[in-house]
Amino acid sequence: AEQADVVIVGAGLSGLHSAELLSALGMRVVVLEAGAQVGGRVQTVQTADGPIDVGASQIGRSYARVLDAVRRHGLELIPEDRDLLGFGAHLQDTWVDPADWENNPLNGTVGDERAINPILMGQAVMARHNPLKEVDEWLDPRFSASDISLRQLMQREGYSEAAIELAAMSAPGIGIDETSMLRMWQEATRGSIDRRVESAPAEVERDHPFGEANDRNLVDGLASISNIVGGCQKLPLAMAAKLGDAVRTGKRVAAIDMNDAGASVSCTDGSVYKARFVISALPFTVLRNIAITASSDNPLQRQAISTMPYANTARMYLTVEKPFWKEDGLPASFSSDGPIGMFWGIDNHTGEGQHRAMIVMVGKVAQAISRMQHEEAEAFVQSELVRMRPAAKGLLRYQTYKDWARDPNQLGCGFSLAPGQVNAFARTMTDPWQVMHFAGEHTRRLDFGMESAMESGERVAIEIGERA
Ligand SMILES: Cc1cc2nc3c(=O)[nH]c(=O)nc-3n(C[C@H](O)[C@H](O)[C@H](O)COP(=O)(O)OP(=O)(O)OC[C@H]3O[C@@H](n4cnc5c(N)ncnc54)[C@H](O)[C@@H]3O)c2cc1C
Repeated sequence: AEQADVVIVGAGLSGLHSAELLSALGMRVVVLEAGAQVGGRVQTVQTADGPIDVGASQIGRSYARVLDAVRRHGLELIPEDRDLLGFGAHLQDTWVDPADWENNPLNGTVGDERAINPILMGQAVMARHNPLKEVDEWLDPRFSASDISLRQLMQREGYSEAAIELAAMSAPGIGIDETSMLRMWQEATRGSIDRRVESAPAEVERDHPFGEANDRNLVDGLASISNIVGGCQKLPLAMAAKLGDAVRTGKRVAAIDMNDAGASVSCTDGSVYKARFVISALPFTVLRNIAITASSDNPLQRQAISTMPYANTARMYLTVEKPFWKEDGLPASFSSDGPIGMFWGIDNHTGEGQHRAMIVMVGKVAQAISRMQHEEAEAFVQSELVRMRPAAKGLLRYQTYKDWARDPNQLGCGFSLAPGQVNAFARTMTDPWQVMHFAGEHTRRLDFGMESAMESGERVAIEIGERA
């Protein structure tokens, strides 16, 4: 068996960042990555129309660690150019004008609910009742009574059934029943910090619940959202290149055996690595398939690993040869309660000619699509879009498609915490289990997105640095 001070399992941003920091402390690290490439949920696909980020791409202005790593590795940033074109709604197989929703006969909501844009219902309710002011308060036992679902919150606050139904359609990806409000508010509260940075407007007026847009407001040369020139995966690739032969790709970990003195990590190819410490930088969807044996058991940690739910996102990336929305007069982008979810038309800033677009499937829509084989899913979403908008026929050129639940190294796109799980284990689930430490975006305390992966990599490096 090869010997190291620390074996890190998973070469996403969290694993790579912990490796960078522990190496800087003089420790011998080995990073084991199941995939052929590093990066995990930061993945850039080369297409006929250039690189497309099928995972993370948006870097917020307050992503201190990500921005620092981008600079350290000599990468170049550009302001986000994925501005979404105006959103409409397609509900009960009918096109709906959100501006006149209040008077629409399909609107079954009551009182002041009637004026809420139907595709923003989930978002609006979440924002209205968010009691958190600071980014760490989601873990504060003072808020433990809010460890409930969005449906339970809406029932408690007296919303109509029709409003609850709309929220189920527009709840931001992770479901009206499946996710604790504390998990949702953690992200919302962290997001509001970004908007407080210097001259950024306090609240950006938006007509859609996803895809935060660049506000075109530069602060210290930085847009509110930036992208990496050439694709976001350049960052993990540069981090891994610097770590040299410490990073091993094609190494699928199958078993971790540990006691208080060290751990032995075995891969499916028969190779074994022994170390004083081990870091799991894996989503729990895949960690739960790894056999963990320990001289001292940790039932609460096992519960977290085996039960934490994950949401899915599936996206189809398209080139639109001509803006068909000019022909049918409907909004370029839309949210629907139908089987393809959302269509995002991306502004090319001329209004004419080719545009990029995405079909974005989240929540129940993504679950249904994930049950299909790749080609079947592709054909289905394209034909469904043309059924809804015949003017799009012949104008959609397929670029690439990614369904994160079908990626065997991910089995989902992002963690969730079910109602009751913040109180059950979220406060302590990042504590080390014997010599195993836990990194990954799902072990965040304060941050979100890529920055939370970096935050967790930093935390485990400090934990191990203090113990070594
Ligand atoms: C569609 C999508 C869009 C996103 N957009 C943004 C965005 O715009 N901005 C933003 O900030 N964040 C975004 N995110 C979130 C961001 O990508 C993640 O928070 C972050 O990349 C997670 O990093 P991680 O290290 O925690 O995990 P991962 O990136 O999941 O890394 C885990 C690694 O473990 C490896 N692995 C799995 N099983 C094994 C095994 N048995 N043995 C060894 N290795 C294994 C995997 O291959 C992977 O490389 C997005 C995510 C998705 C899915």
